[in-house]
Amino acid sequence: MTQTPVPREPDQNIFLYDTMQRQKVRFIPGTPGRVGMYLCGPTVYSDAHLGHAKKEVAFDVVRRAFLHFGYQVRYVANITDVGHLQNDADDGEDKIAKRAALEQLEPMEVADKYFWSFVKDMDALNIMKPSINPRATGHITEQIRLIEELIERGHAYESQGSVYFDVRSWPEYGKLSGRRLEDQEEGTREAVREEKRDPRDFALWKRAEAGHIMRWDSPWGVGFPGWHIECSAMSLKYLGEGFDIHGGGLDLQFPHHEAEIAQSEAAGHAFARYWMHNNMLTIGGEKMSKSKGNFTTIQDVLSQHDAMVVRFLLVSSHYRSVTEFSEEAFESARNGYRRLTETLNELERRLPLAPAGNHSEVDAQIAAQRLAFDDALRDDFNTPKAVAALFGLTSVLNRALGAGDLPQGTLNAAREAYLDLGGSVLGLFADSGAPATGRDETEVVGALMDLVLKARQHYRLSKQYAQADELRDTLSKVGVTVEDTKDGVRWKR
Ligand SMILES: Nc1ncnc2c1ncn2[C@@H]1O[C@H](COP(=O)(O)OP(=O)(O)OP(=O)(O)O)[C@@H](O)[C@H]1O
Ligand SMILES: [Zn+2]
Repeated sequence: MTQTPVPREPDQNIFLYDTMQRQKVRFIPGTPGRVGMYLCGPTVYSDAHLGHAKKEVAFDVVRRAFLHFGYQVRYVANITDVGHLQNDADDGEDKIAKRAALEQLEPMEVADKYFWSFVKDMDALNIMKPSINPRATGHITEQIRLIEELIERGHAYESQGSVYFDVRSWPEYGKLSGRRLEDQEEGTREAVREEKRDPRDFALWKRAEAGHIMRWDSPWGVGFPGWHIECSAMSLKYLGEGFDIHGGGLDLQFPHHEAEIAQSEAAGHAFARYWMHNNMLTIGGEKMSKSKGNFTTIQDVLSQHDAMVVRFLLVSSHYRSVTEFSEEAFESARNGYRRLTETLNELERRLPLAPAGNHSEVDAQIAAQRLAFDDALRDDFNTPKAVAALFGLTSVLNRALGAGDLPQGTLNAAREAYLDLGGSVLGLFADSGAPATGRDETEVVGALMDLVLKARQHYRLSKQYAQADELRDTLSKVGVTVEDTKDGVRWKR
């Protein structure tokens, strides 16, 4: 029987690493008991890759942890469907428009196609849906208004139909990334530089050239918004002045987040009070990225691996650590995840038959692992330590289950600890609360393996050894080993 969780007082002892203050600090919400979070989402011009999954899972766990600790969370994650130009710079082609030309689609068709693909990936990875999922093209008015405020205050200027932020008018520009103005690159092409007062000024609004499809009327003529302004406009609109947490990947600190802060504060708005950045998922030591082409899409990964194993892999490293993508990492995630689910399955198998009562010693050990789990999360959402507590719980239970029958009260407490911590907080058991590698899949795999081994036996008997070996090698590539023993053929995953 599942008990309804007792509502808890919001926990006051949550510490997070604030990129702006460069240290771990106690989290104090702007409004008691509530958390407002904004996360920079994807630019929807291609399928999401595993790097995006790392970021989404990281912040999904932060959100789930706040819920666990008794907070209400408003989670705003945007979708960039205009204004993100090649090389993240402020000239060049719009990433979405470029893709539209390539696929012979309307830009909005491209954005929708990849938006829905993103939603499907996020659902598979058991990421909670954002409270609000605003799109840049739906907030052009708000962006224009913010640009007007900046011009009125003397921090932005119009030049030939485009509007730029005047970085020299805002000495704090650079405070998040620690870059001093004089060290910043002067990246832009000559023609655009001539429009700017300073080459480091960044675009708030761009004049649309003749062939540019995505265009809107504005006080400065027909054009489109710069990439950074959407996040300022939408986060302030939905979370309000001085909202709690702004998140995103480390790679966005400069220029994107730096620009967001400057343009919001220079317009007179209090911006995010805490900044959280996830580190990168790498491949061969390099950031996995769409534009570099070194990516594996989430769909590809999910065709090879159980979604919950992928999620387990991602939560097993800390959000501020690099996660290197490799087959070995999947292998060990698969094993680790199986250890958890096997014990949970065993608990569920024994529950209906168990005698009433409690085993106080095991109850105390379960409670201790729960505390360790919570402590880990309070310490900057330390998921590897939280996972270690789940393994601690697993060891306690395996020992106790091995020693004999456990009473129902204790089995229930253990099951609830798994579903609460592993399920609700780390999101590892999909929303049904049932482990993803439950009995059904085991039955299907068992039946398929019987078939494959029969075929292998047939090849061997008819001396078609190459085919028999090929079957075995293919199985070993997906982590299934086949052994010939004196009692017959055995296989294991
Ligand atoms: N390899 C990665 N690891 C972790 N987070 C990532 C990774 N790649 C992108 N992100 C994060 O995902 C969000 C969306 O990024 P974006 O759409 O720019 O992806 P990208 O692959 O870097 O694309 P591009 O190469 O076109 O810049 C950002 O917050 C970014 O930090
Ligand atoms: Zn953003």
